[in-house]
Amino acid sequence: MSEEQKYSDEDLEAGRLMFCHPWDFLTSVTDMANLPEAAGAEIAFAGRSNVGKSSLINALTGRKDLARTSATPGRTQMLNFFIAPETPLTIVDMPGYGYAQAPKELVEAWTQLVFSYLRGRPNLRRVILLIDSRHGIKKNDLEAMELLDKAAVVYQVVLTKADKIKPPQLVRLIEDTKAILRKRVAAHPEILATSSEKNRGVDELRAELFLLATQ
Ligand SMILES: Nc1nc2c(ncn2[C@@H]2O[C@H](COP(=O)(O)OP(=O)(O)OP(=O)(O)O)[C@@H](O)[C@H]2O)c(=O)[nH]1
Ligand SMILES: [Mg+2]
Repeated sequence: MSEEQKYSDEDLEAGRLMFCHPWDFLTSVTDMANLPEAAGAEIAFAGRSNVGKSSLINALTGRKDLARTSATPGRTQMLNFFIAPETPLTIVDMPGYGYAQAPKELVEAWTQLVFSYLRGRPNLRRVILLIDSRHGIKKNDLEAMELLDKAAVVYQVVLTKADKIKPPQLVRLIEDTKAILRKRVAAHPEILATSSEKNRGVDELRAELFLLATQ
């Protein structure tokens, strides 16, 4: 019945274990020259401002204040790197896009930094593209997909704030989103629905990240 991806108990357990380690902030960068050394597998989280990127990273790592969250959109303006000892994975919190009040120069700097990072990062395995369940895919999400298709980086849609909509709406949203993704070059076909607030889909995303980091 559900359109969401399923994982084996072993993968769910391995995913949980990977996030039992003490996750910590490594560095923030605003330009390519200061990127940390490319080691292990990197997964970047992208999405519109306020979509819940930082909240989801906190939910995954079980650390409430690891990535800063805020009710004010446009808070994360840099690439923020998170690591944990004995794990092959680095998580990157990308600056949110589509923030209406952002000055033009900031938007240009964002696009340039993000595109250079997407094109030039050898260990970037996938971008997790977060979409707010209440809004679905918007024009600027399609623009972000365009950028990702051009950069030839595989991206996977993860719905956030699933607690905010009713189950039948969520089923329809998943179907509609999959139809859009089928037309995209670099899109991963599977979708995950999550809620950082209700801890929904978090173990499944941990399993997915485990599989990506160890494949
Ligand atoms: N109901 C609900 N609210 C959420 C959820 N995740 C995040 N939020 C709220 O959404 C707002 C934005 O969350 P953030 O995690 O700061 O979003 P962000 O994508 O990191 O935002 P920027 O860094 O500004 O791009 C906050 O008020 C969160 O409390 C969720 O799963 N459910
Ligand atoms: Mg943020």
